[in-house]
Amino acid sequence: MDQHEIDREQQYVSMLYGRLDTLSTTTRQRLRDVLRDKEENPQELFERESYNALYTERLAKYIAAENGLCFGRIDTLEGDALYIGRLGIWDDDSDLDPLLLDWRARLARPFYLATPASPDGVARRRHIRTRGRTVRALNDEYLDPDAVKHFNLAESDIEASIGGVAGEEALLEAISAARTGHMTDIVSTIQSEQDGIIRSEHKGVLVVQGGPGTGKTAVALHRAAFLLYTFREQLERSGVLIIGPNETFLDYISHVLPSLGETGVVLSTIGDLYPGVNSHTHDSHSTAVVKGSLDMVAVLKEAVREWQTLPEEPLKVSFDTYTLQVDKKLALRARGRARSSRRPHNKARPIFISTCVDLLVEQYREAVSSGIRGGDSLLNPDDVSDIRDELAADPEVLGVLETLWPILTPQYVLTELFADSGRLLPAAGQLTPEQRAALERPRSAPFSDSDAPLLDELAELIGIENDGDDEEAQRQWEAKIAEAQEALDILTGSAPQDLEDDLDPEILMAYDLIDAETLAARQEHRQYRTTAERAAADRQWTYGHAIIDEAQELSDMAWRMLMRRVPNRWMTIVGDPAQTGSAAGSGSWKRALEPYVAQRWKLHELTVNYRTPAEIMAIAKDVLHSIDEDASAPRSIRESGYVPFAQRFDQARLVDGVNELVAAWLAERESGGTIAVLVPASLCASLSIHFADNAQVSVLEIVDAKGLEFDDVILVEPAEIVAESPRGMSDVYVAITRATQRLAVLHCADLPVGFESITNKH
Ligand SMILES: Nc1ncnc2c1ncn2[C@@H]1O[C@H](COP(=O)(O)OP(=O)(O)OP(=O)(O)O)[C@@H](O)[C@H]1O
Repeated sequence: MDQHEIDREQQYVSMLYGRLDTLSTTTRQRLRDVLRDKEENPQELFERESYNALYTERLAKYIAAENGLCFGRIDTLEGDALYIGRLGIWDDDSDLDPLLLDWRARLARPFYLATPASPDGVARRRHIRTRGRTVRALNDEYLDPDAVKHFNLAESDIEASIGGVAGEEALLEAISAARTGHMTDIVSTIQSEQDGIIRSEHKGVLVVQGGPGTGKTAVALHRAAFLLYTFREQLERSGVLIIGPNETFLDYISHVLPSLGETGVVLSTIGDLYPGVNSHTHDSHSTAVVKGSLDMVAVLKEAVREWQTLPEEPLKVSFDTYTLQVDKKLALRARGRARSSRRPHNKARPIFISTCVDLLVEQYREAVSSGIRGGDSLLNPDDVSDIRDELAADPEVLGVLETLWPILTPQYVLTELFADSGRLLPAAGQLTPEQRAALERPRSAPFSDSDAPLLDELAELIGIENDGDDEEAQRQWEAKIAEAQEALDILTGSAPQDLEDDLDPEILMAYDLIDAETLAARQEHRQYRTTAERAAADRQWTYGHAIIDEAQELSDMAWRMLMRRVPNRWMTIVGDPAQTGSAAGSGSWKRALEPYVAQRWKLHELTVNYRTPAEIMAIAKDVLHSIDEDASAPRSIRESGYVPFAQRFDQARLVDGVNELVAAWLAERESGGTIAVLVPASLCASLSIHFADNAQVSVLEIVDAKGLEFDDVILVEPAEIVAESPRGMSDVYVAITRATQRLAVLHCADLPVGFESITNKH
């Protein structure tokens, strides 16, 4: 590339960084001023908080944009040049001329979509590759055959760069780079099939399906950033939920959205979605299958009803000088009334208690009047009312009624259900003895990840609120909105005067574009917690959008819990049925989704594998076909030059073999890079200790390697992985497709089917 051209782009890029610095400095200064302000009344507090939020968010975006601020340029057929980058920067003198277009803006789209066959008004696409603030390379693609006259080029130059070859250079560089252990954004090299999904404005369920390495996770995260940009007001308030398969995966993807300037999302596993209970252990396959089945809905319903009991023998309570009785008939009437209210258990309890008390008052009246003619008239309505109040507050009465309709918590009900066969048998009568046995466990056992959907189901059946009294929370919230509205009215009234004092239109925006509810929410958000923090702590929080990654793993019960969190059903669901490892996985999108959205979901498929080199995919394809003859594996877009191999060891030598190979591969790497040793569960602990101190090496079971990638993968004893799980071959497929460079299979037992073509090393 012509150095002169690089210098010209350097000038432009330096100018953009100069603008970014000015924006950061001004925002920092404003933030400092706002924080120094002493608010004296609610109006000033609201004003301060709204500016505080505004400037803090802006500053975070400017900081995030530092790396790779500008990465592209398109020259239109009309001769205009548009620069594309991580955020929009506008000309100081003209709001209409963008110096830099946010990659999510509509105008930036041709950068990702234009092809020679469909140039979309673009004559040239240029990838600007920078390191720090320095431009180090330019890659041009000419999309218009008349480029000669547009750009004054030799015909041969154009031929060499027509058809997207130059764009592939940037892509190849990105996908061949050594991995750091954290996913990076792909904003400068999004491919057109991915762009269509990222920018889809479909407001229902979008399923993104594709083989390993096709960029499903990357696309889902960029879609979150796009939606937050396009539907900011709506999503900022309600939040975006991202579900991943495990903690390691969430950590792996956690840097992508902040690098795109977006932070307001909740990242969670299914196990963590029930607040306050960390359900991180995994159940055995057979237990997970039973817990994930929709049969559990009826089991849990019955388990709660089993706590609504009738006394075998009448329960006696002394009141005044009389003995009253809570017998089966009385309890049955009260229980019938409480149940027919159709309220959840804890919410129906007051009806049960109040009906029991009414019936006890009746008994008392009868006792008082028995034997006395006209005895009834001994009690006037005020007396009856007093007696009712006294009975309702009587500890003995309440103690007796508590045994018949206790206050429950989901944790308690689930623990008792699984620990007490006397509870499990009547509640789970429709399950087979084997299924019931799979559910049994001691009281001391921790909750597992497949318990979270059950706890959530129980919370619905029991009627658990988050913050105590709902009505009180609602009342406080309305008061807060009213206060915010008052503050806004005052601010808006004083706007013209403020404008004269300070001619900055951005300052006006803060209260021109905000409504009272948002202001109240921001106020709460600043004073207490962020939207994401509040959402994560609130079981009943409903999100504006949810992204479910590795969704093929979700059980029917997990889907049920998720759907409660997203009542508007605006979701991006990402997965690959061929990689399903969980025996409890729903099995098909249709089966998982139709109960909630019928046929109203759209499927998009991704077909190109950006991770796994062709040499490894050749083996992965055979493994995939051993699972499903008709399945199609994604096409790799590069070769690594490394031939995957298998090496057989005696049992006693296997661990040494792994150690030696890791040492050899680490020695070959000059800097950085990651190695995964993927193992059967039975070997995980014993192998982990060998690499505990080496951050470059991870020893993982397959369930914990889901969605991750590493430069090199050593797969240990695949036959054992197959034996450990009903979907063991899918686990093997997942394992070998984690590598971006090298794959070795070390084993003692015979290799499973699918590895016939691998090179054997002796
Ligand atoms: N357009 C792109 N430009 C650069 N890198 C890309 C692009 N698309 C995907 N990648 C990279 O390819 C790798 C695989 O992507 P990703 O993890 O999103 O795939 P996946 O489909 O979720 O895989 P799996 O199903 O195996 O978990 C990542 O390193 C990602 O950054």
